[in-house]
Order: sequence, then C-alpha cells, then structure tokens
Amino acid sequence: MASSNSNISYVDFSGLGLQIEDVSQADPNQVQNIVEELRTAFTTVGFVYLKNYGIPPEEITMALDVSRRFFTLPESVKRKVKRPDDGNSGYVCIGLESFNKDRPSDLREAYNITPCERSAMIMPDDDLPEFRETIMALYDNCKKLSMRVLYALAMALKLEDLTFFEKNHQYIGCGPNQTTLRTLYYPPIKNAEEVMPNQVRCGEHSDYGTITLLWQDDCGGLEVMNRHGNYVAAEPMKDAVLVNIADLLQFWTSDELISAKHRVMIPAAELRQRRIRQSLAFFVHPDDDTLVTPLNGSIKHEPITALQHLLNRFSETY
Ligand SMILES: O=C(O)CCC(=O)C(=O)O
Ligand SMILES: [Fe+2]
Repeated sequence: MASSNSNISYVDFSGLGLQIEDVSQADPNQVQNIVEELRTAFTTVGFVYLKNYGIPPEEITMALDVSRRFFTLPESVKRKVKRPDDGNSGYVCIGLESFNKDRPSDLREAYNITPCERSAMIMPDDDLPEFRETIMALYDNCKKLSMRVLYALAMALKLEDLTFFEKNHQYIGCGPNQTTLRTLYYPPIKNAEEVMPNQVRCGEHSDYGTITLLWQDDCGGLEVMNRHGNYVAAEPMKDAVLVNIADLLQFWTSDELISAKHRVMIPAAELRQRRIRQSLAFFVHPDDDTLVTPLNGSIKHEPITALQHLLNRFSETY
C-alpha cells in the first residue's frame, strides 16, 4: 500500500527554466542550489518535482485537451493512425502493452510522437487538425527543458565537459534519436468487474532512456518505489513537472543516480467516480549510436548503444 507522504522533493527551477533565454545568463548561486538539490533527490529517490520551469501551464492544458478529444474519437478513426510494427509513432490501443509481464495488459491507450522517423508523419490531421501543432509545440519545449535538466546533471556529476549530454542528445526531434512524447489516456473503469485480477493502469517498470518529464492530471494513482522497496504515492502537484532518472543514466553513472521503479494503480475512489486519467510523458533518449559506458570507468554495466538498449526493452513490452 502506498503512503501519501511521497518524499519526492520540490525544486524551484526558475534559475535554469525556459524563462531564461540562455544558460550563460543564469545566476551562478541559483544554479548551484538547483544542482545540489537535484543531486540529493536523484541519488536518493530518483524523482523530483520541478516548479517554475518556464513552460506556460496553458500549453500543458491544451495538450491534455486535444489528447482527450483524440482518445474519445471512435476506435475505427483512431486506428487509421495506429503505430506501425516497424516504427514507434502513432496510436497504441488498449491491451497492447504490458510493462510488467507478471500482470495482465496495462489499462491504457497512448499516442507516441517520435519525430525523427518517417512514421512520425502519422498524425490525425483529417479528424483532429489541431492535434499536430499543439503536440509538436509541447515537444519542442520539452526538448529545451530536458537539455536544461541535463546541463544541471552534468554539473551535479562534476563532469569536466558540461556539454557532454548536449553532445550526445543533439538529434532530439530532428535526427537519429528516439526521444518520444507520449500522450497517455487511461479510460474510465465503468464496472469494477471489467478489471482482471492484478490488472493495473501501468505495470511496475523503470523508464528506458536518460530522463523522463511527466505531467499528470489530478486523478492520482502514480506510485514510486522507495529505497526500502515500498511503493509510495507520487501525488499530482499543480503546475509542477515530475522529472525522473531512467535506466541509461543509471548505467552511465554506475548506479549513482537512481532509475526508480514506478507504476500507475487504480485509486479506490476512481472505481466509484468512473473518470478518466490522463498524463503526458516525455521520454528522453541519447542519440541512437551513443555508446553508453560507465563514466567512472567501472565495469558494472556492459557498454550498449542507446538504440540497442531501447530495442531490447521494446521486445519485453510488446
Ligand atoms: O501515466 C503516468 O503517470 C506514468 C506513466 C509511466 O510511468 C510510463 O508510461 O512510463
Ligand atoms: Fe514510466
């Protein structure tokens, strides 16, 4: 059972947020505070809430709104833009994914946007013309914010080259790089009997790439594993973005930064309310051919390219 005290701390990111045009204009004291706070959070919990990060809240609301309009279209319309077997972009219907193979399939639908691939052109332009522009505007801002977080992490890790992550994430959204914005839709549970034993909205997993940005609506249900192996609620926080470390960054740092397991449960109240849950997740990946090798020379993890690691994980999920 998750307790309501999440231990996930809040970091005021205004010193490095997108309201600042260039990091060279940032106040070094403010930056140092952010770096220290991120370091503590990511070496202990693996998750942090950022506030004042500089993406207007309306952009998030608009992306959630247009997504809801997409997901409530008839299934036959949504299937016109379905994710192809040889690509990642497009609509993923319910029952296709299982993040924890010991459970039945996850109770959710998704729309993936991975702009570098040909299939990224799959957009519901005929049925929902405003989807493309709204979602792509958010993608661009997510990219910018991720690069600020990675810059702070390069400082936290005391890397000699503070542009290290910038150099191996240069193709986000424009070249050989699998960074993906997923708009997620957890349909209403109309009848508790529809849910199979042990079925959840999203099974236990860790994220695959470098970091993840996550916005959730106010429904709740997200839980994060703490150091004692217990799942603890990661409550929705208004106007905050949740940022977590994913597997490749844990490998890169020989487990110094924690890629914490997490899941989405069906809150008890939810079964009564029969409402939907929505979230937006931006999964950041290094450029495809980046060879991820522990930065401190440790042999704890086998070097692997970012793309191969992702393909391995996809084969476990679908
Ligand atoms: O929907 C959420 O709140 C989290 C989903 C998640 O963890 C994922 O898709 O990797
Ligand atoms: Fe996740």
